[in-house]
Amino acid sequence: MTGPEARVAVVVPAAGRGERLGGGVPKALRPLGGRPMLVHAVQALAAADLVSQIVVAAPPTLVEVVSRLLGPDVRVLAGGAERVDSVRGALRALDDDIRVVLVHDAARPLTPPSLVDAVAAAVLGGQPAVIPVLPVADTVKEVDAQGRVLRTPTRDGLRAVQTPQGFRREVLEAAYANSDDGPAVTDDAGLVERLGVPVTTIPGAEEAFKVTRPIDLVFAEALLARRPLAESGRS
Ligand SMILES: Nc1ccn([C@@H]2O[C@H](COP(=O)(O)OP(=O)(O)OP(=O)(O)O)[C@@H](O)[C@H]2O)c(=O)n1
Ligand SMILES: C[C@](O)(CO)[C@H](O)COP(=O)(O)O
Repeated sequence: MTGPEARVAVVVPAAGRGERLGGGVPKALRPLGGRPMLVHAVQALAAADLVSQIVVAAPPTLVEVVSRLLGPDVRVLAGGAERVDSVRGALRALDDDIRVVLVHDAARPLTPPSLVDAVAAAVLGGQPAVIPVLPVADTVKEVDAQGRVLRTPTRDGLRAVQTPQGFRREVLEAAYANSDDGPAVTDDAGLVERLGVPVTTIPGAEEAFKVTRPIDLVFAEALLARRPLAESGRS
């Protein structure tokens, strides 16, 4: 059962290599405003009112380093080869009494705590699965392997999906128990959809964008520099 009093945890996949970003450092540890991206992400989660546990999946060789960086209140374990493996492992480290689980990319360091609380509140309010989305700004084409356009889906029904994505714990665990079946999916809600469980959307936040390519880091630095000192973590 979920209800307003249920405990909420966030699983943070942070074990990616960041190949598209480059730079020779695992992406979660790449500095942003002088501190690792992961630290920004975890601070935003810790600032959310509804979050009571945070579990981080770190690059396997850096578990101790990340653990020292994040302090004793955050559980850190080794991530896996793919994002799904990192999330699956972290789910096993949740406290027994956690009823709602959010999954949040370390690569979205400027996500506002208000978005974290909005996702958690929607699940606590009774939705089994909730994802933040934004309208798609560009026209999207489906193309073949040669780059020839196959079709142009109407944009009205398309949304770009962010994290945190929130779930009732039993729903996410069932989805991950099934995660080897069927084609690969790129987000957690994709696994839940396979179960036939309804997934609800709520408005996302522009600042919750994912740092994927070098230009995203330029945007993130610029946005961070505009934040008031108290919010930015700089002192
Ligand atoms: N084996 C993996 C791969 C990804 N992630 C995490 O999943 C999130 C979203 O992934 P993405 O932005 O694709 O990160 P990378 O996999 O690091 O990027 P790339 O594909 O460019 O290597 C990131 O916080 C990343 O650290 C993870 O925990 N374990
Ligand atoms: C989960 C995600 O951030 C939702 O947009 C995204 O799908 C992660 O994708 P990636 O392939 O790991 O970049």
